[in-house]
Amino acid sequence: MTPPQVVVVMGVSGTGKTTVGRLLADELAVAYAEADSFHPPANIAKMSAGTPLDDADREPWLDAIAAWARERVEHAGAATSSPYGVRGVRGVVSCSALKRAYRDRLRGAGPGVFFLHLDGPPELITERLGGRQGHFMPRTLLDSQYADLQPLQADEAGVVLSVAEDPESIVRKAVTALERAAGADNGSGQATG
Ligand SMILES: Nc1ncnc2c1ncn2[C@@H]1O[C@H](COP(=O)(O)OP(=O)(O)OP(=O)(O)O)[C@@H](O)[C@H]1O
Ligand SMILES: O=C(O)[C@H](O)[C@@H](O)[C@H](O)[C@H](O)CO
Repeated sequence: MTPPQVVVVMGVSGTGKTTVGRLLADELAVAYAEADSFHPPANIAKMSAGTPLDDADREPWLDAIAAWARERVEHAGAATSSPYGVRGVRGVVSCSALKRAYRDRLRGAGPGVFFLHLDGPPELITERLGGRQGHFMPRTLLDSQYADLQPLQADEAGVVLSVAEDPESIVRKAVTALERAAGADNGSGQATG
């Protein structure tokens, strides 16, 4: 199994993809990207108006993110200064990646795409979204996010992490899972956090 090279922090809106993704990228001293920066204005306008995106809206967006990920790996400089055993990681991107077909598109970036699925119950995520100010994504779209969500499967390189703890604790578990995957000898790349 290829050690993790690009980490995708996935999950429904409000699970903390941006919060955890930024912290993790800082901890690993690698590049960070927020998937929303790859949306065309039409997608942002659609969500802001309370309409869920569909597959056609998301496919070019996912391809742009995959291109970013491929660039990280293909033009990787010297190993990062990360103090952890995850020196192969070259970037972190926060992206909902709700469906397996979406993750397949992102895996097109190369063999080392590793998913951190931030998982939490709707009532907790609703509460988190209620505390967030000034973001375009309406809470009313949370149901559609769960409806589209196809949880990470056991054959997909990645780990499912509960969001019922503080961001720093989640990042520590993510680093442990990445180190395990980097040294995985069972070929599955699966870790449990
Ligand atoms: N582990 C956590 N514990 C408590 N609050 C959190 C945690 N993670 C994120 N938050 C808070 O929850 C809200 C949503 O977090 P964030 O914007 O990172 O989620 P997201 O998954 O990126 O959302 P979206 O997909 O809509 O961009 C924010 O107000 C953030 O400060
Ligand atoms: O796939 C989608 O439905 C969208 O990309 C959402 O994930 C939003 O981008 C995000 O929740 C807002 O930041």
